[in-house]
Amino acid sequence: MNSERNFFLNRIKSVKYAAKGFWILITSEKSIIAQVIIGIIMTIIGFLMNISATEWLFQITAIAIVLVAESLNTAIEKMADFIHPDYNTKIGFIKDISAGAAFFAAIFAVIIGLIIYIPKFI
Ligand SMILES: Nc1ncnc2c1ncn2[C@@H]1O[C@H](COP(=O)(O)OP(=O)(O)OP(=O)(O)O)[C@@H](O)[C@H]1O
Repeated sequence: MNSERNFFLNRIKSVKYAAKGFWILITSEKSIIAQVIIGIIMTIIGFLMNISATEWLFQITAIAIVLVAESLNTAIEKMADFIHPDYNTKIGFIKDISAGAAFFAAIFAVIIGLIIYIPKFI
């Protein structure tokens, strides 16, 4: 009974820490703030262009994937800076790969955006 109670208390604590990380990301990480602003702009454009429910699903998913990838990239950058603050080619390589993952997400988000919006202008 006690361990069950601890299980739920621990889960609540985990959500608290996750919410703290979420708040840190959206208030102090410039790359995340930039992506959040792009996400908000795309959401406004979505309303203005009256996109369909399916298009909303793809657009929201694309925004979410970009934000998740960018957030994980930020975590890896912080970890790299903590482990090895000095210049190091391997750290540079790890950071490049991590940034590449975020870029991957951004490329597909742009493709999704083009598929949704190009037909509305032709
Ligand atoms: N310690 C390092 N050693 C070698 N190369 C590094 C190092 N730190 C950064 N670099 C190179 O610089 C690039 C950008 O690094 P980083 O992402 O830390 O900087 P930034 O883009 O200015 O960071 P932020 O996202 O916080 O603005 C890396 O992808 C890597 O190529």
